[in-house]
Amino acid sequence: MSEAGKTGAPDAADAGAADRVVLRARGLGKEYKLYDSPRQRLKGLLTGRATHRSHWALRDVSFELRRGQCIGVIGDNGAGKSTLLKLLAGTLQPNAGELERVGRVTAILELGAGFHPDFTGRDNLYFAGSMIGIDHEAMSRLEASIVEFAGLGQAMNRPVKTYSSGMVVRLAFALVTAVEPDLLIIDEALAVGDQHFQKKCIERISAFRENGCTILFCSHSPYHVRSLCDVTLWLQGGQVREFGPTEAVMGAYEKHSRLLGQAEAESEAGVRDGASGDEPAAPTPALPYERGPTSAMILSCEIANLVPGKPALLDSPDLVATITVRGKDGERPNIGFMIEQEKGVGITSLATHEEGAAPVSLGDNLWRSVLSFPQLPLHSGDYELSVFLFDESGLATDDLWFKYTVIRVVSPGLMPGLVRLPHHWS
Ligand SMILES: Nc1ncnc2c1ncn2[C@@H]1O[C@H](COP(=O)(O)OP(=O)(O)OP(=O)(O)O)[C@@H](O)[C@H]1O
Repeated sequence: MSEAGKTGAPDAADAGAADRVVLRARGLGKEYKLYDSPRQRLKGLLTGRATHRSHWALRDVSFELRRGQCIGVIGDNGAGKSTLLKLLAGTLQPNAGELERVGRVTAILELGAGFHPDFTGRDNLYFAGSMIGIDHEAMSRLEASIVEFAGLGQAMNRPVKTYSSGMVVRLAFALVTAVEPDLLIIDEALAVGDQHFQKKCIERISAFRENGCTILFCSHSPYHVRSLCDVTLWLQGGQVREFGPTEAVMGAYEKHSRLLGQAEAESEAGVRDGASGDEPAAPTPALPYERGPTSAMILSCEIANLVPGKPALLDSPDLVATITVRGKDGERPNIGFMIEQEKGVGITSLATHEEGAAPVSLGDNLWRSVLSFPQLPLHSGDYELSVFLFDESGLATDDLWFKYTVIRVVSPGLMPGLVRLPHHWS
């Protein structure tokens, strides 16, 4: 593996080189050796004979990243995402292929792994900072801003072993992003922080991006991948399945996930005793978003002209949803709405920030949007509805009612299909 010298921030002469390649992976492969028992491993070591099975977590992965690009890495569990990130960060060595990296590389992987549990948060800034190339003098200058970003207050003077996992993430993120890198590698670690902190992290990442930092972002959140990434790499079974513009790759990946989900649901239905198969899917409980008396949250989503039933029947050619939310102090929220067919076949997703259609203020941090679909062009069937509450930037999700209800639509025609697309005959 070759690594070009650490250059720090790109200099002015270099600033025009927006298309400079900062990361190049060629034929990258990682093999794990699997032994049936520790004895087999020892036997292998002593005799020099192969007593292992080999498992290639990554094989023949090639791609290039240019300065300022943000790349998403997606894939099913076990696809090789973490292995790839560790190779790029240099915490693992490849067994095949070549890797070239230019400039200062910062990885937000296994956040907090570099902390000493008995040292205080403050002492750990100096201790862990020295391991990522921030010397004592530089840390004295950075300390105040790191402490402020982490927002841990007096806890900075307590040993890190007394911290919750969320507190460790705060300290670690604040530390590793204190100096702007040329290449930032981020994994799902961000999902550990609370909503408010996640938002601060996303803002910092977006600011790096605007300054030309290249970002590699591994996430299970399609929303964040779409919002942040220009290109996306889809790994499957350790190999590149697709690499290209985010929307094209995400579309293909979502289709793959739907088919996978459908196959699982069908096999479950096959083994479930007495399952009728034609019952609408039960709404999935909302994710654990913060729900305090003042936290930002969805308060209601009323669908006009619904006749109660299981599921409720839409007794109108129009679908009109009135969504009321509570936003955060001094911030105009954004609202999203999604319609899916059963089994998660997405039909449409809409969001106020995408369309410049800000919610209307009702005072006291309350906001409302009315979303209308005149002459709803859906064919007869059951449809699952979800509501999203986003922050002002539209990047962080503050609340989610995921598949919170199912409605039945009965349309006059009997033709098969999902939607009546606008059309004309001639
Ligand atoms: N230390 C290890 N020893 C042996 N096999 C490993 C090791 N680490 C990972 N693997 C295997 O390598 C493959 C890729 O793992 P990896 O953790 O990179 O996947 P991933 O895409 O990050 O998965 P997830 O989304 O579940 O985190 C998996 O089959 C995994 O079981």
